[in-house]
Amino acid sequence: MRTTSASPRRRCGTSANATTSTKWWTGSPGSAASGSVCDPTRFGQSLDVRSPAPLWPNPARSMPQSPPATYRPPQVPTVDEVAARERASRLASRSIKTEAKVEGLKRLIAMLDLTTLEGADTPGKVKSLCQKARTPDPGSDQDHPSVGAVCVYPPMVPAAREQVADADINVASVASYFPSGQAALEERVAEVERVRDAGADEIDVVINRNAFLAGEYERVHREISALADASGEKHLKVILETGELETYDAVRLASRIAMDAGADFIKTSTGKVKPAATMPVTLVMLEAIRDYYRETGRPVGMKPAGGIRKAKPALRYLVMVREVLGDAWLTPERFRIGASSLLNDLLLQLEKERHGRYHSKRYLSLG
Ligand SMILES: O=C[C@H](O)COP(=O)(O)O
Repeated sequence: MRTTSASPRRRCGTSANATTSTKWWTGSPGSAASGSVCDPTRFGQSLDVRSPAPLWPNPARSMPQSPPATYRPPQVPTVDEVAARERASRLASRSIKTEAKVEGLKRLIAMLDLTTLEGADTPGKVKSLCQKARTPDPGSDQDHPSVGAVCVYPPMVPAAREQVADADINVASVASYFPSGQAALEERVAEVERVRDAGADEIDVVINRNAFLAGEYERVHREISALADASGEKHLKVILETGELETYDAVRLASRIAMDAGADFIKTSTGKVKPAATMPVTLVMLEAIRDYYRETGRPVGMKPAGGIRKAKPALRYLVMVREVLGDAWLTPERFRIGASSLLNDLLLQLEKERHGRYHSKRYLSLG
């Protein structure tokens, strides 16, 4: 497991893989209040992330373990869909200088949840994935960071745990009947407990979209709270499956409910439903995180996932995170990208930045 000198768990600002930096791109970090796609007058003060509160222990978890008898989500700002798309598109067109690009590509490796979620997964395939996670590019003379985590199905957790035992890499498991979430709450809770006990450091659970779309927000909150309790001190990522939520307003509301229920991260998608991660949806979720942080002081992480296969769009996500939340979120403790096939392009683009061209042999050697 990835460790720090102070604790076997990761803490904010302690990662050796990523340091905060102010040389990243132009524009003031965390300045999204002026360009919010929601009503920016709701909060009077600007986001201050200079001394971020630690992500762990999660203050929401130190509250009484049983959720309030009746939960009603607070009023959340209405999302201007056109503005969200335009702003995402503006951010996507920002140019990134070479030096910042190299730094960004390296950070993206450290922030990657290297994923295999296939019916045909085997311990052997997970072993190869873990080797790739430990040494992303064995043929390179350059030092690359290891990835943030490997993400697998529950039965593969022991194999992944064994493979990364002595490495600074977390094991993430999906749970709660991923990807559909279609099972009784007790069964979903039991699965979270199983992967927790099998050695997962991070647990990615899906929300009950059926209940959410029926307007049963109290039930969605109660269920996520139960999954959060079951995950204990493990790091809980709550997947909204935004491709099924129909509107940006729904994404915004689901983000809030998940955070209120104790999510350590909110995550866009399972990768099994289209559309998966998109820039506008990610922007809406980042703004929800920003506003929640302003209101509660609790930082929540963000994980876009699904369909992110190339370095260029991945870099755009980093630009957006910095713009909305600032440098304090540019760490594996607060930002991840979930992807099964992004890593090789990150490595190839790093090589191109270093040598000014691709080496054709490298395409073949990157397994
Ligand atoms: O959580 C991660 C996703 O399942 C990965 O999706 P992907 O295979 O489209 O990269």
